[in-house]
Order: sequence, then C-alpha cells, then structure tokens
Amino acid sequence: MHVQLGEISTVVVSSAKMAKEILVTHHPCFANRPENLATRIIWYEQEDMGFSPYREYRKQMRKICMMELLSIKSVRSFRFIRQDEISKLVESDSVVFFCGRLQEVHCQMDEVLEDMITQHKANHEIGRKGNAESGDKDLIDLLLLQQQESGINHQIPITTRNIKGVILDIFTAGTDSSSVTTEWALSELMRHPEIMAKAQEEVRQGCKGKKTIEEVDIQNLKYLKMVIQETLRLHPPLPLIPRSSRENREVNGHMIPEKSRVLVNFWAIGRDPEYWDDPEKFKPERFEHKSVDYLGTQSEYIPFGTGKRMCPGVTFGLASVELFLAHLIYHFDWRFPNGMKPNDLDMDEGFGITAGRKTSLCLIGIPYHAYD
Ligand code: HEM
Repeated sequence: MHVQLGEISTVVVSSAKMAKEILVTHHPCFANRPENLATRIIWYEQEDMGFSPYREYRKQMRKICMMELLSIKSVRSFRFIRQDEISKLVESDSVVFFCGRLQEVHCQMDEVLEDMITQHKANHEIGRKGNAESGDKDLIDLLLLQQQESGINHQIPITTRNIKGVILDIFTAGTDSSSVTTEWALSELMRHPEIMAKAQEEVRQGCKGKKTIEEVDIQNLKYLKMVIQETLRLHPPLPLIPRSSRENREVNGHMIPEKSRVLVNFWAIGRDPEYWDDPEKFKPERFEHKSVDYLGTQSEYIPFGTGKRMCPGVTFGLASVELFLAHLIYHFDWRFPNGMKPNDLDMDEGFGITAGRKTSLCLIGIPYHAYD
C-alpha cells in the first residue's frame, strides 16, 4: 500500500512474502531508518545505533553491542540485576510516566546520562589509583572500555555522544518493549482464565517452594514461553517495523523511490489467515508444534524484525519478559476491580513509539505465598 504523507512517500508492507523481500532479499537498500525531528533531537542527531544510517559506524557499533553488551554471556551476567529489580517490584507499587517537549526532554535525559558517565569515569579513576574496583562491570563500564580502545580495536572513534545514544537506545528500545509485552501478556491471561490457570499451575509447580524464581527455572516453563510467543504475535510492541530506502528499487514489479518510508506491518502479518489458523484468537497451544527461533527465518513471525537490522536485544528482551511475567503470576492471584468481567477488558492499542495498551491495565493483585 502506498500512502503519500505530505512530502513523504510511505509504503506499508503487510504480507510475509513482501516483508521478506524488503528486509532480507533487498537488504541493504532498505537498511536505513526514517528520520524525523524526534530522532534527530532526542537521539543525538542519530549518532546512536538504532536510528543511525546504514554505514561503517553503525556496523561497528552494532558489532560492539552484540558482542559486549547484548551477547548471551552479558545478558546472563546481568541476571542478578533483573532479579533484584523484579523482587523490588513485586514488593512495591510503582508508577512511571513520561511527557513533555522534545528539547526539554532531551536536555533532561542528557543531564542524567552525563552524570552517569562522569560517575563511572570517576570510579574508573579510583580503581586505577589502586582502590578496589567495586563488583562487575555494567553497560556503561563496558561502553567506556570500548571507547578507550577506539583507535586500537575500532576504525571509527567512539565519542561520548555515541555512548549516550547507545545507552538511550537500550533504555528506550529495551525497557518499553519488554514492559509493553508483559502488560499485553497479563491482559490476555486475564481475558482467558483457563489459560491463566494453566500458566499459573506450570509456574507454581515448576518453582514450588521457591521464594524467588531464577532464570534457570524459566527454561522448563514451556507453556509460559508459548504464552509470550502468542502475545508477541497478536501484540507486537513494534507493530510497524520502520525502514527507509537508500536508493530507487523495484520490488516485485513496484518501484519504491529513494528515501521512501517503508513500514513492515507485522501486526497485520501476525494476523494473516494465510498463515494463522483462527488468527484473532489467543491460543498459545498453536506454538506447541511450531518451532520459533526469533531470528526471522519464518517471515510470518518476525516480532523482532529480521535481517541485518533486526533487534539485537532478543535475548535480553525475552529474559526480562519471561522473568517478569513468571514472577507476576507466581506471587499473585489477579482479579478485576469493580465487578469487571474478562470480556469487558479494553484491548485497543494506544498511540506511541511502542504499541502499548490504550487504557492502563488496572488489576487487584492478591499475594499468593507459594513458598510457605
Ligand atoms: C520484547 C522485547 C523486544 C521486542 C519485541 C523488540 C522488537 C524490535 C524490532 C521489531 C526492532 C526493529 C527490527 C528491524 O528493523 O528489523 C527492534 C530494533 C532494536 N531493538 Fe528491540 N525489541 C525488544 C527488546 C529490546 C531490548 C531488550 C533491547 C536492548 C537492550 C533492544 C534494542 C533494540 C535496538 C538497539 C534496535 C535497533 C537495531 C538497529 O537498528 O540496528 N530491543 N526491536
């Protein structure tokens, strides 16, 4: 589908076959991200990783992120932080909100990032002067280390703006997508009490007697994983995968001009009756005999995108959602307030970078002491 949005030629791709053409066959022609005011102001003139144009700097930064920050080994090494944060969450109420004008938001975030970097540099200095270094390295330590090695290991120097951009990528792309997915999964479980009962039974039996669920316990929770797979099919947090064309390109007989905005509509692909039986129904069992590798090899299932620009945070994202959801249904029985029924729950998406719920999910959590 072609839509002319003012001066911007926009192509929306809503079939698995065409998605493969755009994201794989004709990569790298469609490897750029669309530019706009928000990406320029907030993401340091796109000097980050997620929005930077497809050129040498981006390849280098992605390689560093994949090897040093988001590799299976790094994701595992941060498991204590995840568990600690989730334990704090199940013990407290928390509300997070974000608003405001672009420049104002940018300045506030920049100040926070600058403070974090200065603090880390000061800690390195103390470490160098002979005092003991405290604990393991976190994401900022790893990025600063890569910066020090610029010129030795990397062709393109890594600037402090690049580091800030990448931290911002990880905060924004990494936190919202995971929390949105967890919220949709809990919403679907509330709409389907029989599925909630099955998932809860699996978690409570599998982790019986434990005060805290650990990531190793998650490996055996097959049904929970299917619930998440089905949630990502029906409610991908990034329903429109944004790309932009770097040159004129003919794809399946259609000429797509240079600098067109190309949106791969995974929301529609995930509901395409050509691939999905009873597509609108939330049915985790459909994944019982369908192997999912999340690498985009089946173009009808690409919640993390595919090709060279696919999400580098798959392992991190899944680890967070699995642990978070498992804790929520292990430690609490959930009820609707005010006599609400499962079918009364509004399942519309709201407007935003990620497609979260239009209305907040308000539930009553009744603590369940599975470990007494
Ligand atoms: C449920 C969780 C998540 C989902 C569903 C998700 C989905 C996606 C999708 C669809 C894309 C676009 C891919 C493409 O253009 O082909 C993307 C890009 C990206 N994601 Fe994720 N993501 C998740 C979690 C994370 C996490 C935890 C991180 C980092 C810690 C992360 C970092 C990024 C970055 C940096 C990009 C841009 C990559 C690039 O342009 O090279 N994501 N994600």
